Amino acid sequence: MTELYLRVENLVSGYGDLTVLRDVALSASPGKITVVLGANGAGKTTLLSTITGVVKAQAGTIELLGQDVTRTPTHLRVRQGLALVQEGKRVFRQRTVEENLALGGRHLGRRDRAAAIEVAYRRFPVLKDKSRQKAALLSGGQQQMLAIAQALVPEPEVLMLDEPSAGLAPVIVKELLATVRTLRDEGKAVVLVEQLVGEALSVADQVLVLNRGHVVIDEPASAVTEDDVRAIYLGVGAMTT
Ligand SMILES: Nc1ncnc2c1ncn2[C@@H]1O[C@H](COP(=O)(O)OP(=O)(O)OP(=O)(O)O)[C@@H](O)[C@H]1O
Repeated sequence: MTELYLRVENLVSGYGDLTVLRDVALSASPGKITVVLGANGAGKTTLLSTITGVVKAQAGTIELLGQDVTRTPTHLRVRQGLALVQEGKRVFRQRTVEENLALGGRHLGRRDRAAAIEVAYRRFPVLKDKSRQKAALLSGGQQQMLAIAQALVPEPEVLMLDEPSAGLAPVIVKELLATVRTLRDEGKAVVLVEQLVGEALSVADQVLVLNRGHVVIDEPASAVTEDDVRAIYLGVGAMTT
């Protein structure tokens, strides 16, 4: 059996009386990119928020590295190896690049944190060049790199990215996807939520498509075409149960 870093089963989740996700399953394995697609409002962000624990699961289970974390507080899930780069550039703009990275490792000891920041600079040399600059002065693509680098400081096994390409120029999106591939090749289990269907499929190992909170496709990337996904967005694809 393939080793799973993240296993979500029968997940039901939403906000108060509003149920958004119904019976959702997702898994992520080391060295693989699981791409999550779906039209606006399909429930992609809700899925990531429930996996982190910011939104409470109403039913179902979430396992991280073999441990049931369904009722574990968010900060402990993070310590157990989960990271989320939220949609939008979640860097502290008035802090320097290095201060942002240090925040990513605030629960580490001083030495470990310093070592982790060095790893971040090796991964993203441009951040080393700008280590003392305020994050606000970075380009949009560099801010997204910083957000990813910050999430990687504790060396999570599972890295989830919510629409990292949003607002970035196509050439920067290419660079970003190359980075995501590198992280996959380092052995991270990556969960990538994207609006850019073609680009996302080009890096995917496994593809999950949500439609109104249901999983309508969960297949290896080789079995899914852009047309399959677009048909679902247009409401003519696989029927929900
Ligand atoms: N904090 C919230 N409170 C109440 N309803 C919410 C909240 N966040 C999202 N929703 C609703 O949950 C549903 C799914 O939203 P979600 O953001 O998960 O979709 P999405 O697939 O990520 O869409 P998008 O691509 O537009 O971000 C939508 O109907 C949305 O209005």
